[in-house]
Amino acid sequence: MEDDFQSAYQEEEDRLNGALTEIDTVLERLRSIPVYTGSEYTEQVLEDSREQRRKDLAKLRQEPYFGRLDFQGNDEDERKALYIGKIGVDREQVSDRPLVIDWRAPVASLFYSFTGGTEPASYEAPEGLIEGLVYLKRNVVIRKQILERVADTYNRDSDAPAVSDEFLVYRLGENKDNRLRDIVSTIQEEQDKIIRAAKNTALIIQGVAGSGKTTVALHRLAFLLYQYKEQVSAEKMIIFAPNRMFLDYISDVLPELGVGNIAQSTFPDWAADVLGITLPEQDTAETMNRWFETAGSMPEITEETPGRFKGSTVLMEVIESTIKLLETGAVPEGDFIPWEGAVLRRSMILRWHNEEYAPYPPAKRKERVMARIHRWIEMELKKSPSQAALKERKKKAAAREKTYSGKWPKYDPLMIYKQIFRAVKVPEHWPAAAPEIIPQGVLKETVKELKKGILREEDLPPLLYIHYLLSGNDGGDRFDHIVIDEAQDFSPFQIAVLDLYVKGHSFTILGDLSQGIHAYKGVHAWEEMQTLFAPEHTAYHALTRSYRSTMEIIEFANGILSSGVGSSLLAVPVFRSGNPVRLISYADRQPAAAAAGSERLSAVRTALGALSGCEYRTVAVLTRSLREAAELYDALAGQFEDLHLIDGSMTEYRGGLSVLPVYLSKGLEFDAVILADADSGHYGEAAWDAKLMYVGCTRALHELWLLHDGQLPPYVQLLGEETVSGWPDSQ
Ligand SMILES: Nc1ncnc2c1ncn2[C@@H]1O[C@H](COP(=O)(O)OP(=O)(O)OP(=O)(O)O)[C@@H](O)[C@H]1O
Repeated sequence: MEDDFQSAYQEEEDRLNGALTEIDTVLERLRSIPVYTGSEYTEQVLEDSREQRRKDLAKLRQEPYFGRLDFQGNDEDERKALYIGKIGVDREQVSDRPLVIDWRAPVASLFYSFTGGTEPASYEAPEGLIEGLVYLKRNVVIRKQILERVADTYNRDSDAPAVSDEFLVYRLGENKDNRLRDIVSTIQEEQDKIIRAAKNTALIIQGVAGSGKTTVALHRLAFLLYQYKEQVSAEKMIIFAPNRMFLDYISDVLPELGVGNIAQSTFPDWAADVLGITLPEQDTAETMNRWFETAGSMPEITEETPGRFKGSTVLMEVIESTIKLLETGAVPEGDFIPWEGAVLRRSMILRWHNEEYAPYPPAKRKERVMARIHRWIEMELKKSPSQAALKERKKKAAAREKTYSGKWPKYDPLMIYKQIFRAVKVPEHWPAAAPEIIPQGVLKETVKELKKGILREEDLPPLLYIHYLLSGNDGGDRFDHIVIDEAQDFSPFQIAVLDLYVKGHSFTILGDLSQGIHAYKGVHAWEEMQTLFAPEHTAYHALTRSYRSTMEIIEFANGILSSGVGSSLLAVPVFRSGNPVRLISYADRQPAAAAAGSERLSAVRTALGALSGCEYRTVAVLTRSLREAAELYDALAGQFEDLHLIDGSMTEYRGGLSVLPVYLSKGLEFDAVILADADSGHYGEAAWDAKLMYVGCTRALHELWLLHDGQLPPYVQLLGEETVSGWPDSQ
């Protein structure tokens, strides 16, 4: 066995040295070509591609590949060793296989989809299905040109056990810094299916916490850019994520995969940009406080909760009929008379509006009709008998043109939105129908807020829809693909509106209903989104394995989910064992602090000291509310280096030690998590409170400690070996 390993290592080392020499040869040749600085377009394009290649190869030299697959197609005479890396490299000499195969190439899919066994394997190639035998699947870890590790996950010629998770577990055991990383070397079969799914489908993915949703979505973008080179471009892809800090946290993955220029935004930022408005800042912080401040604070959520109602597609119909109404009565009554004696008949204006410019949306139609009227005036002016008459007529015409234009409906999305809710006066002929469809509670609250100038996130989809119906896409291009992360917090209306801005329903929509802590505005079942698309345009995938946390943490979090939420969407852990989850009462071993009434702070300080003193690089203290996070941060700041408070306004995630409210931790991960106030005073019995705690617990990779005042919520249970009570002996 040891001998086999030695010879495998030696073989890979030789191969690596050979590959590095070949890469250097290609690089030298590229560098020897003088850089083109002229103005000839074709030459410039060639130079750009050479420059990109130089950069790619220089990067690739450090870690040329990560995997090897030995495969023999049924039509081939011999088995071939294929080396798979982040970027493909062709050989300088003609050869039947590249030096490195891009991980996104069809044959590389075998590296991910083959899970062992003696049966033939196959992959989809442009020329059809290729079938054959896999002989070897090997992971090679190369860092800075040094071969660090060789691990076979399958070897047809060996008696060793078939595919194992050993290499994956080794990778998952590493500590994390302040950025999400690529997973090209360990993409799992279920993830690979999503990454390589066809472009023109609205993919909806339910994935448990830590199942790699965010990571998979980013790899999928890289795949689409490779597979559909001719049809898609990075500039026309966009990722929607919950906040700007999260965007910063994921910002390294795409460059690592050699992909740049993909737009990343939050929905409110993007919507504000399309609408040309500035959003009032108070919205996020105030909403968060409203919903997250204390245990059991969540009011009952019904279909008439403003966020749920406004997020449903019911409002779409109200909006459509309102715009229709405006459009039908748009052309003002009476003929247009720019000066006495000149008449433009209304019937003519109606013909322009209703027939000639019918294909344009209303706001554009108005623009065209008014421009046409203007041209008609200019023609008429030419018939003026004298200079004096011309001057007089010009003046009158300008004033009357303005008045006439003013009689058209105001095609202003915010104004129309206010009119629909009757927050402002509406023309007399408007039917009362619209408000009748809107529940009284929603109507009242919206009117109150609109009058105060408050716009909430749930007001944005209706506003965008009005904007779209009035003005179309503003001549802007549609996206080639849209990724929506944390999609359980999106509403069907948001998706429906985004569908107007993307080609071919090309979506990757990822989320976890168990983490639906924004249920007052998000979806409660994926069907709410699926039904927006024709069945042939949508597909559903479920990711059930969780890669982030140790088995102990996952079992513990599953316990919260099943007994606190009654959910069956439980995570299946990868076989990676760590320390038990620790439940620590503030009073435990702290008589002096207890007497002084400062045991909570003292416990958090001790826990943070203990965990940050280990080899962990990122440790987080999670509190129930932002106020509590800020207070703890103030009390601890001077005592720990590299300690940060994360509030909703941050745009950068710095890693190290963080204090943050649990609801802001969604999407992030930390080597160790201290969940402060894990007691029933902070987390009530409601499913929503349990979900919040579940989110907090599933942020931890290696270590999870829960600090409490002695009264645990009913869904926090001491499980057999996965949990222990009290401080570790060293404290
Ligand atoms: N195939 C894999 N190989 C190695 N690591 C993986 C793999 N899949 C996921 N991971 C790791 O698991 C962690 C969780 O991934 P990610 O944040 O993408 O999950 P998620 O489903 O979006 O989580 P959540 O919903 O809890 O925010 C990351 O550290 C990621 O690198």
